[in-house]
Amino acid sequence: MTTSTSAPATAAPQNDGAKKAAVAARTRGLRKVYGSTVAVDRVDLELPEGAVLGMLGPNGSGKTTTIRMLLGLVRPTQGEIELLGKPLPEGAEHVLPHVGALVEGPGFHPFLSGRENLLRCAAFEPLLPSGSVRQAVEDALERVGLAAAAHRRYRGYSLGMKQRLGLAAALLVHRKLIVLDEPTNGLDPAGTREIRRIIADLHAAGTTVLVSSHLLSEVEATCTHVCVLHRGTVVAQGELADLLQAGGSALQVITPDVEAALTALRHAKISARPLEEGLRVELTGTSAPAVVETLVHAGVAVHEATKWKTGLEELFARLTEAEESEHSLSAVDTLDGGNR
Ligand SMILES: Nc1ncnc2c1ncn2[C@@H]1O[C@H](COP(=O)(O)OP(=O)(O)OP(=O)(O)O)[C@@H](O)[C@H]1O
Repeated sequence: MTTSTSAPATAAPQNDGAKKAAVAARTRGLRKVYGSTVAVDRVDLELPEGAVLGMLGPNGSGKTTTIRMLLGLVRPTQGEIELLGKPLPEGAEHVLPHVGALVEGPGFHPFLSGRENLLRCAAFEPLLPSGSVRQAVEDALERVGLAAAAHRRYRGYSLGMKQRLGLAAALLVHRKLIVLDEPTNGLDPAGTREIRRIIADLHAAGTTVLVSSHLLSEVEATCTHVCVLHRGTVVAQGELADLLQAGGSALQVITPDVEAALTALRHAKISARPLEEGLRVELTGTSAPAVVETLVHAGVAVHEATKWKTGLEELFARLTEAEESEHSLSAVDTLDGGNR
């Protein structure tokens, strides 16, 4: 298990060779300061090979800055980066052709068509033999659903189409790592589903994917791993399933006798709180059968008892609430797209 729920103040040295080989990207003590703004601080990111890692965080939490540093677009103030086994910036020339990226504001030419823009990008791909350029462009356009609009000028594209073209550029050649910064920005639900499918295809083909998102539901549906950033630091990272598991387990009990149930559980030293419907009972140091038995013994009618599944939204709220409750609530609202 690779889960950690707090950012260590100092980087733990990693001299385990076997572990190193299985990591597509790793940062140690990464820090970026812009004037008086600390955009990123003490970030120790681990991106296992073959993982789909969702980088989550509210606006301004440092996602884009971290991604830009990983791609060699921004120089860190401090810290180390290893990308596909090579240190940055020294190894950039060697590893970056194996990395496809969709980051904010790809530099496409407004007066050229989508296809012409992509042909220009393809011409600069060191891994693409010149005889394969046209086919690679058509394949990439097809893959992102832009083939029918490929003849149109870029400046007339919607935000979603621009995103798709950026993604097509990232997919021009087979990459070891694909980095997508907010890939569903500006996309309608169908476009969002397409991105989800493309990520799933990449994952199935063994490509490592790093994707940043505001959308907890998106990350929960597509990612194997999660890294949560808050105010520039990592507050949790690891396998999604492990993080959710570590979030603790609980029981939702539906009963018409909520007050009596809470009293009985308090006497049994079992932690519980009322919900809109029924109550939530923490299963720390107790079990579901023990809770039900306690309630039944106390004469409480138990209509239903269901294991509570910790969702990413709840986990995120808990991680950030610890620091500042008001701030974390607005953060969850932002992340969830107001979908609570
Ligand atoms: N070029 C820059 N100059 C000055 N400050 C910057 C620059 N880039 C980022 N910042 C600041 O660094 C912090 C982190 O920004 P960043 O864009 O990395 O966050 P983010 O999590 O990607 O946010 P969002 O979700 O809004 O894109 C913010 O306070 C931002 O204002």
